[in-house]
Amino acid sequence: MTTLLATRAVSRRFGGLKAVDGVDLALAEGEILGVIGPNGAGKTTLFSLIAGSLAPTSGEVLLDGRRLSGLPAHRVVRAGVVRTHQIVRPFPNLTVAENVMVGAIHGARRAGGGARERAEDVLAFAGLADRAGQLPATLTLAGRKRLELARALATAPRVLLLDEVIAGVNPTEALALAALIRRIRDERRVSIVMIEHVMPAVMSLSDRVVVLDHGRRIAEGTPQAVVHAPQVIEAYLGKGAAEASPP
Ligand SMILES: Nc1ncnc2c1ncn2[C@@H]1O[C@H](COP(=O)(O)OP(=O)(O)OP(=O)(O)O)[C@@H](O)[C@H]1O
Repeated sequence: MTTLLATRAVSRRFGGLKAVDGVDLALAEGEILGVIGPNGAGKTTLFSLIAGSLAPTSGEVLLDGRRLSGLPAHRVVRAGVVRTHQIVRPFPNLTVAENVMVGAIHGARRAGGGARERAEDVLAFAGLADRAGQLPATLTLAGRKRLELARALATAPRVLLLDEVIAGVNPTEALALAALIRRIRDERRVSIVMIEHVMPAVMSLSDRVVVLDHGRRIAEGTPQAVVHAPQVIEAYLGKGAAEASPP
């Protein structure tokens, strides 16, 4: 198992608050790694540290053993690590196709080929070809989530960081988005770290799951193992819950 992306004791303080506190994480090539944890656990901050939009207070982020932390966000994208945002942020005045083109220009630079062909391919892959000429505001939430995925995928990433892509959409759309995420890994060979609150999606998609609480990694393992870990039950439900819950 080759480690593609790793964090080593990565930490970030905001004043007196340790939002991320000495977290070690390793993503293998071809893996889907789930990141879960209660609200405020530090999940999004961890993504910002990996993506270069926040600098770590200490520790480091490595891609292929080379230091990624310290690079500005656009250089991290160029290195092949791209994130999506919990609150989707398309360019509102650009069409769906133009939004994807922005990513495809980066992707063509990184991986070769033409940006337009890349954008068209990704639009079709993400099921957005028939929406190409529309503005993002005309899409449903699930459609905007697809657009967020397509924009990121168009950059030809090696690692995708997905921040709550599935949360908030209806169950049918959730299944379709989960299938799309799996195809991104299987067909596009992109390794994925996924923050997600929708447990069935985390359980079915993740090869491994890391659990954060108060900025610390409190558990790591198969989805089945972590949801039954006493410290995870306590983090979600409060102290004493682990003993009270059925086996
Ligand atoms: N820019 C910031 N300045 C100050 N505090 C911050 C900042 N960003 C995050 N925090 C704090 O750091 C902690 C971790 O926040 P973060 O958003 O990473 O958690 P999260 O696990 O992603 O939560 P959620 O599941 O609610 O999205 C929280 O206490 C939050 O208030």
